[in-house]
Amino acid sequence: MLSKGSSCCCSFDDYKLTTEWLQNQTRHQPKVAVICGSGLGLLAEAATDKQTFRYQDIPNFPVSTVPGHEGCLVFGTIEETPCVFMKGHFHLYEGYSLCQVTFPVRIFKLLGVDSVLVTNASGGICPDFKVGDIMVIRDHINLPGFAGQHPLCGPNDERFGTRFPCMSDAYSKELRTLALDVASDLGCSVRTGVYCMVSGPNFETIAEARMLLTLGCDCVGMSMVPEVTVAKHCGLRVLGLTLVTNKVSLDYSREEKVNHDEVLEICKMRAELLQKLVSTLIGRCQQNINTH
Ligand SMILES: O=P(O)(O)O[C@H]1O[C@H](CO)[C@@H](O)[C@H]1O
Ligand SMILES: Nc1nc2[nH]cnc2c(=O)[nH]1
Repeated sequence: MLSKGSSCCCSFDDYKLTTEWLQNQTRHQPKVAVICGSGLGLLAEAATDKQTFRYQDIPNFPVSTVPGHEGCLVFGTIEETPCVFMKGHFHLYEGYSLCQVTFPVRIFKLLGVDSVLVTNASGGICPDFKVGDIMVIRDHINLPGFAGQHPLCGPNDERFGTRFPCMSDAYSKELRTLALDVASDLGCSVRTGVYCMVSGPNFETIAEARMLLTLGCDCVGMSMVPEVTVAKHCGLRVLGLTLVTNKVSLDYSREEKVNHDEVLEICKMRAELLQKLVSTLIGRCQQNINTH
């Protein structure tokens, strides 16, 4: 496996080796993968019949280095749906290449997963958004991608997908509608909007935040877009949910300063609701596949 900071791609054999290792260790055959962002590992707790692997024990897997990212893969079942949860994911700012950041997504594909649910923490740019809001992601802006930091740069492996994938429908309309229905049934009001990825690790300057608002971003974070891009490239259905953990300052007179502890604190406060939303969604998501 490549070392941190390397910009080359993992080979098909690397993906195969990890997939076969997992298949030899577990009888679970997940259909849905959930990627849990900062402080959201609790989402896996709703699963039954769990089997857990630490990232450091899985061949080729990167390891989590950020507080709030536990660093383990949990297989389990939710409402009869076989699932796999990533308790913690990887970021460019940790020094990983985008190939490493997105490595698990192709493992999910090879394991037979058909839908990926990505959750994360973000800052609210849209002035209407409040701390604790949940946003169903309609679309994203890949700012590092504009600068050539893109997970699909390099030789294209047709076994995963096409050289020039369409991204205008990266987030499954069906799953977005389902998420809004489930939220409404649970009496939880959710937002819909555009997530922008920046590389981090610093939070935004006020000028940057104003620029993002002008660009049409509702929320900003440092993750998810590479995973979503690779998932869409290999034909997985994607749903993205982001938790607004702080309001991004757009005003020089605002005194509040954002920090990661505050981000984790809000995740803790909203994790139970998100867990209910995610597990109900997973149950219905599978019914939705079975009826199509
Ligand atoms: O996107 P996740 O990993 O959920 O977390 C978000 O919160 C962290 C900063 O507090 C960054 O990692 C940012 O991307
Ligand atoms: N870039 C960025 N990432 C975040 N993750 C959680 N909050 C924020 C934020 O305000 N900005």
